[in-house]
Amino acid sequence: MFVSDCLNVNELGHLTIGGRDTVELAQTFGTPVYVMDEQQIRKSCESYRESINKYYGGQGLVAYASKAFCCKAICKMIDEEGLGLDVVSIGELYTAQSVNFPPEKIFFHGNNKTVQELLAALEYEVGHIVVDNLTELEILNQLAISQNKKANIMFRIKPGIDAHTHDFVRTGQIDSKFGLALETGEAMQAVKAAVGMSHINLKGLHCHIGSQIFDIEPFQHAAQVMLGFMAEIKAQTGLELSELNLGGGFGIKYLPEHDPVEYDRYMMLVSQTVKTTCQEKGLKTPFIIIEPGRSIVGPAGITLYTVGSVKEIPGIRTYVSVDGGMGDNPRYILYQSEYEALIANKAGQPKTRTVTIAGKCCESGDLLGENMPIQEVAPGDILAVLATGAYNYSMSSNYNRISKPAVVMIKDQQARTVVKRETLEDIVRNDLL
Ligand SMILES: Cc1ncc(COP(=O)(O)O)c(C=O)c1O
Ligand SMILES: N[C@@H](CCCC[NH3+])C(=O)O
Repeated sequence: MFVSDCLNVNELGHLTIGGRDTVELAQTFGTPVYVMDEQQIRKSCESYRESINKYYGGQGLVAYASKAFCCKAICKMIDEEGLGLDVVSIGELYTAQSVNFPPEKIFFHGNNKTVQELLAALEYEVGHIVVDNLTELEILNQLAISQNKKANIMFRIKPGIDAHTHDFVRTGQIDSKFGLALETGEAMQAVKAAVGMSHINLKGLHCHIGSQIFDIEPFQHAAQVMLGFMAEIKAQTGLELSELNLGGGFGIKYLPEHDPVEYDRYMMLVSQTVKTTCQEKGLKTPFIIIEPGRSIVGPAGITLYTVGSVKEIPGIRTYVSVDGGMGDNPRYILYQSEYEALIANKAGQPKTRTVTIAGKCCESGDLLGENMPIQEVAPGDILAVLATGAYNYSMSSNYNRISKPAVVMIKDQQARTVVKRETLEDIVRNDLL
C-alpha cells in the first residue's frame, strides 16, 4: 500500500510506522521529527547478509555506508547485524569508535582525506583505507612509517561506467572527482607505486558507480571492468589482489511506481558475472564487499511535520507550508528528488489535492516537492513525507538557525529518541563574542 512495509493505517485512519500512530508520535516528540523503524532496518541488513552468504559462500561482506544515516544507535545496530561500515570522515569514524565498532570491518573513504583523518584511521587500525589518489598514497605511506604501522588499503577506481541516475550522484565516469582513472594509466601507476611502498599493504580495489540506480547491468559491467583491471595488474606485476569492493547505489522506492531491484536478484546476477569473469581471466574469485547505504535505512524512515499555512494561488498552485524544509531535507533543492507525502491524520482518506509543499526557510527554492498528491489539508494537520531514512538527517543543516529535528526509533512498538532535538542553546553553543 505504501512505499515501505513498516507503514500502515490504523482504525483511526492515522498513518502508523512500526505499529505506532504517527499523530501520537508527533504529539509526544513534537515536529518536525524523523521517525525510523528498527525492524525494517534490521530486515534489510538480514536480507543483504543472507544473500551475500548465499552467492559468495562466506567470501563476502556487506558494509553499511554510514553517510546515509549516521549516529551511535545505527552504528551499534549495524555491528549487531554483523555488517561492516563505510565511513567518509573523521566524524563518522568517531561515531563508530564511540560504540566500539570493530575496526577491521571499517572502510575509510574520501577523495581528500586530511592528515588528521589518515592518522585517526591508522590509530584505530581500520581494516581498509580506500585510497583515492597518488598524493594520498604517498602521505599515507609516510604517516604509516612515522606510526610504525602497515596501512591496509584498496584503491578507488573509476571504472568508466555511466549509470543512469542524477548527475550529482553519478560517480563511476571518468569526469568524476572520486578515484583513479583506468584510461589515463593513473590507476596502474598507483598500483605499481603501492607495491613498492614499505608500509602499504594493497589488498584490493574499490568502485562505486553512483546512487539510486535501478538497473543491474551497470553493476555487472563495473564488476567486469574491475576484474579486467585485476587481471591486468596480475599480468604486469604478478600480484593477484584478493578483495573487490563493488560499492553501493541500489535504488529504493520513493514513489509507488518505482520498481527497485531485489537485493537477492542483484546479488545473484552480479555474483554470476564475477565468477564467470574470474574464470575467463584466470583469477581466483576475490572476497567481495558491497556498500549499500540508502537501501538499508531509506525505506525505514519518515519525517513528520505540522502544516502551518495553506496558500492558494488561483490558477497557479497551492503552497502547503510546513515547520521544516530544506534544513532537514535538502534533497529536492539538490536533486529535484521525489517523495510520497500524505496527511498522517487523514491517511485513510483519498488524495484529492495536488500541492507544492514548502519549507519555512527564507529561500524560494525551499520545497519538499511540487505536484504532490495529498489529502484535503488544513493548518494543524500532520504531514508525513515517506522514505526519508537516508540522506535526510545526515544532510541536515542549521540554515536560518533552525534546530535539527530529533530522530525517534521504533522497536517493538516502543519509541525512543536516538538523536535529541537541538535546542536553542545548541544553536549558540559554539558562538563566541
Ligand atoms: C563510496 C560509496 N559507497 C557507498 C555509497 C552508498 O550509496 P547508496 O547509499 O546509494 O547505497 C556511496 C554513496 O553514494 C559511496 O560514495
Ligand atoms: N546524498 C545523495 C547521494 C550521494 C551518495 C553519496 N555518494 C542523495 O541523497 O541521494
